[in-house]
Order: sequence, then C-alpha cells, then structure tokens
Amino acid sequence: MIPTESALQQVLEWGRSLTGFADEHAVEAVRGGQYILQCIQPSLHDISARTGRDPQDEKLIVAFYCELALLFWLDDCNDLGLIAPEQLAAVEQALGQGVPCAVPGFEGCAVLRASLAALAYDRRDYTELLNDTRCYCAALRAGHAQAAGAERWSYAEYLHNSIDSIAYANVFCCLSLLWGLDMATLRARPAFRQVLRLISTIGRLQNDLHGCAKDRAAGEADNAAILLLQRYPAMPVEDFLNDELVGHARMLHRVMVKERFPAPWGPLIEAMAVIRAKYYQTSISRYGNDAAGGGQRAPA
Ligand SMILES: C=C1CC[C@@H]2C(C)(C)CCC[C@@]2(C)[C@@H]1CC/C(C)=C/COP(=O)(O)OP(=O)(O)O
Repeated sequence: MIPTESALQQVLEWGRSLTGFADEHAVEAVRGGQYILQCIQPSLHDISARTGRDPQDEKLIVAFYCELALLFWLDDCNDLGLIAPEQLAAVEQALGQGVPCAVPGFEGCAVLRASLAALAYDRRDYTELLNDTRCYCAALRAGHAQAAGAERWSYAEYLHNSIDSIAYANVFCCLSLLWGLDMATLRARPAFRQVLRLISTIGRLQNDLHGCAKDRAAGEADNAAILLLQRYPAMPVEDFLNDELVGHARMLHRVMVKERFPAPWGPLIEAMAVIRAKYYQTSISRYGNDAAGGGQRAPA
C-alpha cells in the first residue's frame, strides 16, 4: 500500500477547490479506505491476473480515497450547510451527471468524475456510480428535510432512505470501477441487490448507534435511535436496534453462504459488516473517542 502520508496529501490537494472541504474529510477517507483495501488485498491480488489491475496502484488507490472524502464532504454540506443551497445543487448536478460544475470553484468535482471515467475497468460501473451519487444526494436531502420538518418518518421509511444515505453502494461501485469487481453484472441478480440492502441497513444501524450520543447532543434528529425515542419515549431503543443488527447480520450471512459471490465480495461485505468494531473505534476526529459526547467536531 502507498504510504499514508503521501495518499493523504494527494486527497487534500484534490479537495482544495471544494469550499468547506476539511482535513478531517481526507483523514477519515484514507483511514476507512485503507481499512477496506487491506481486508480485500488478497482477493484483489487473486483477481489481478484476470483484470490486470494492480491492488497497489497508487492512482487507483488515491481515486478511491478521493471518492470517499467526497462522500464525507457531501454529508457535511447537508448536515452543516458548508455551502450555499444553489452551490450544492450545482455540485450535485456535476457529480451526478459527470459534467463541469455550473458555479465557479468546485473544480475537484469534474476532475474526479473525469478521472474515474478514464479509470473505469467497465464503463457500466461509471454510469452506475453517477446513479448511486444521485441516489446518495437525494437521500441526504430527504433525510435532512424530514429531520427539520414537521412530518416524522416511520422507522421503515427512515431505513428505506438510509440505505442510500449510508453510501455503501457508492463505495462498492467505486471499488468495482477501479479494480474490475464486475458489480454491474452482479447488480442484475436479485440476491446481490438483497445483499446490498442488508449490508447498507447494517451500516446505517451501526452508524446511528455509534453516533447516537453525538447526534443527540447536536440536536440532530436524522438518526434511527433518536427517531424511535421521539415516537416511543419509553422504548429500549439501544436493545431494539442491537437486536435488529443481529437479525440483519443473520439474514445477510444466509444469503452470502447460499450465493457464494465471486472474490472479493465475501471479504468485502465482511469488512463492511465489522466496520463498527474497526473503523469507528479509531475514527477519533469524526466520532470522538468517548461516546458520551466528547470530541465534537469544530463548527464550520
Ligand atoms: C459515506 C461515507 C464515507 C465513507 C465511509 C467509510 C470510510 C467507508 C466508512 C464507513 C462509512 C462510510 C461509508 C460513510 C458512510 C456514511 C456517512 C455519510 C457518514 C458520515 O458520518 P456521520 O456524520 O456519522 O453520518 P450521518 O450524517 O449521521 O449519516
């Protein structure tokens, strides 16, 4: 793997044109991205004979980290209002359509889309990535709007939206685009789409359980635990959500055993399923190191 410091510098350099882009976005992207790549390193090596894609290729690795940093930045653009609404609309348009950004600045958007288009092992993954980006942006907006508005979603409505706002499909699709994981073909299989839904739900529940104390302190209502508590104040939400996690993990396990997806999908899904234990515990700047509400992010 390329040295962390060098990768980080390249992501920071790439993000410079994006208003509100913070060191933290790059740091967390490199941390999370490195963890995922490490988990699938042996499988990537195995399939490299077929794909010709080197798991250690610096250009590919940095492009992956940039896309993850972009996801973090977009989330904060919504949550923290880092940029003006008309800028955000133009940014979403650029990222979801793969066109230059209609407002000045934000060159990093078109730069990253052009580089991913050029690097795509399978062009279909690039098309899908644009689509996943549109879904992610729409879900961020919808989540934010309902948390701020009068209408409260049911738990099911919340989960339905969160499957997109957790952006796991984007992460997988970007990996597939860069290292030839054939996700475009797999997406045609109902069982694969079910896996995507299950792992995304697991990721969302993990994220919400982990961020619950922080979100509560910040008055952030876009969190499953908080939403449930608002609707049912006496509910043991943590126990409930942990049970939900276990159930979803069992369902996921059953499909994975039955379907035997090609490498590196087994280890990749497994890596994302345990990200709570690994990534969240080390992600100090974004989530703080004590769940009791310390380590708040600096205001924008
Ligand atoms: C979109 C995300 C960026 C990449 C990141 C990696 C590094 C792969 C680790 C797992 C999570 C994720 C896929 C991440 C997912 C969701 C996301 C936008 C998290 C932002 O943090 P947070 O403020 O806790 O989320 P939210 O605004 O409460 O949904």
